Amino acid sequence: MAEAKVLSGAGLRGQVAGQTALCTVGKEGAGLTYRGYDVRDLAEHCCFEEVAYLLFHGELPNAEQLAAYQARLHQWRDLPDVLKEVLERAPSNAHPMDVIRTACSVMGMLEPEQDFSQQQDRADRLVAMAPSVMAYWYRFSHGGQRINCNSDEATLGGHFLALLHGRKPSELEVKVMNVSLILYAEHEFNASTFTARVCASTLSDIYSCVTGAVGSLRGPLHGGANEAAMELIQRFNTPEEAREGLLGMLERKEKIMGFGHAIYRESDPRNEVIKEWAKKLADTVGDTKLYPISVAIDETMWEQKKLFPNADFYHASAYHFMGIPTPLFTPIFVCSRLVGWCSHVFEQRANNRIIRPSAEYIGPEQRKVVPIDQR
Ligand SMILES: CC(=O)SCCNC(=O)CCNC(=O)[C@H](O)C(C)(C)COP(=O)(O)OP(=O)(O)OC[C@H]1O[C@@H](n2cnc3c(N)ncnc32)[C@H](O)[C@@H]1OP(=O)(O)O
Ligand SMILES: O=C([O-])CC(=O)C(=O)O
Repeated sequence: MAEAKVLSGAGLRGQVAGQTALCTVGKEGAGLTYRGYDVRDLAEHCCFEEVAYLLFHGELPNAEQLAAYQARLHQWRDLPDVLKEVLERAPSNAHPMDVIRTACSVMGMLEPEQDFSQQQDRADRLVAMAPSVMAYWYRFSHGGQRINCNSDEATLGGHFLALLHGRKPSELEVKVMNVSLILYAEHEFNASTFTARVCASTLSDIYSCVTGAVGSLRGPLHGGANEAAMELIQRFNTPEEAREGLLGMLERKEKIMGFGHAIYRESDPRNEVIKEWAKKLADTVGDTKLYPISVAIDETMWEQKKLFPNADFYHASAYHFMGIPTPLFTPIFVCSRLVGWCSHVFEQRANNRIIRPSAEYIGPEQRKVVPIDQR
């Protein structure tokens, strides 16, 4: 009989791997705060740029500081010509996460971080341009259009939708994009952020930290789950079919993407927020299928496994209702989490010791090499 998988302690779970002043996750089994503010409060009252400023600088901006920060990001939305050429050469069937990872890496050559005094400029540049990268590549590879990477949208969330769809987004769409970018911005020592911190601890440059983090975020156990959740929801035609299908999947011990969490035990506080906005969007677009199917999956998971939707699950239908193609879901997560990654890189650099844990050795005893002609 196969040995049961040992979960306790595996995946570094429960071990404190460093300090942060950026964020608390699941302190009492639930709850998420950025620099002391509840994420639900931030999502209700702020735009994404306010939250980016908070994470980078420690305090919420006043109106003047926010205007200056938005103007700073505005000037950096456009892409260098060389990067546009690279994006034009990327295959149309490339995964957009490969595209954005490559774009981060290319920027490391075009506008390198020569010393750490440039870190805030480089971080803001990446945050400002990431939505343009995705929209430029998508519109060129899927319609041959070389779009203008500037828009007069005040927020990066609105800017992304304007570039992607070639039209002014509605107020509701802009609000939901801002909420989404806020919810995804930061999450303590998750896998992709930890990747960035490990890289930063070698005193590497910020582009290397971020490029590695994109690779970690891509996996379906992490950010890739929002795409996988969409694929799951679209498999079914009715809530009843979804329930039946889920029961079969659970019996076959399949993983249901968009459910469960490494830290939260009761619920993911981001879920209640994005679920509410997904419902508003469903009502606005007249959806009678995807949202009810999502709810049926949600209810079945709780009833059968006591597993709750994480941040990714209702993001799937929310993005879909805004006409965003599924492969762009995880890259939007990148556009937001860039802020968290870069904030952690700064924090690591400010009090650094190279991250180098030890391993428990479980290989063969020491032995002698047998010369090759005797093996
Ligand atoms: C924004 C984000 O990155 S949120 C996370 C997004 N990821 C997903 O939605 C992927 C689906 N979920 C999962 O795979 C997991 O719940 C993770 C990766 C998020 C957390 O993993 P862990 O910390 O190991 O979870 P936990 O200890 O609670 O679960 C252990 C067992 O519960 C069960 N379980 C947990 N989540 C699920 C799920 N979504 N579907 C089915 N069973 C599950 C499994 O039996 C799992 O053991 P296994 O990994 O050997 O199959
Ligand atoms: O914290 C985690 O393990 C995953 C997560 O929810 C996130 O990164 O937003």
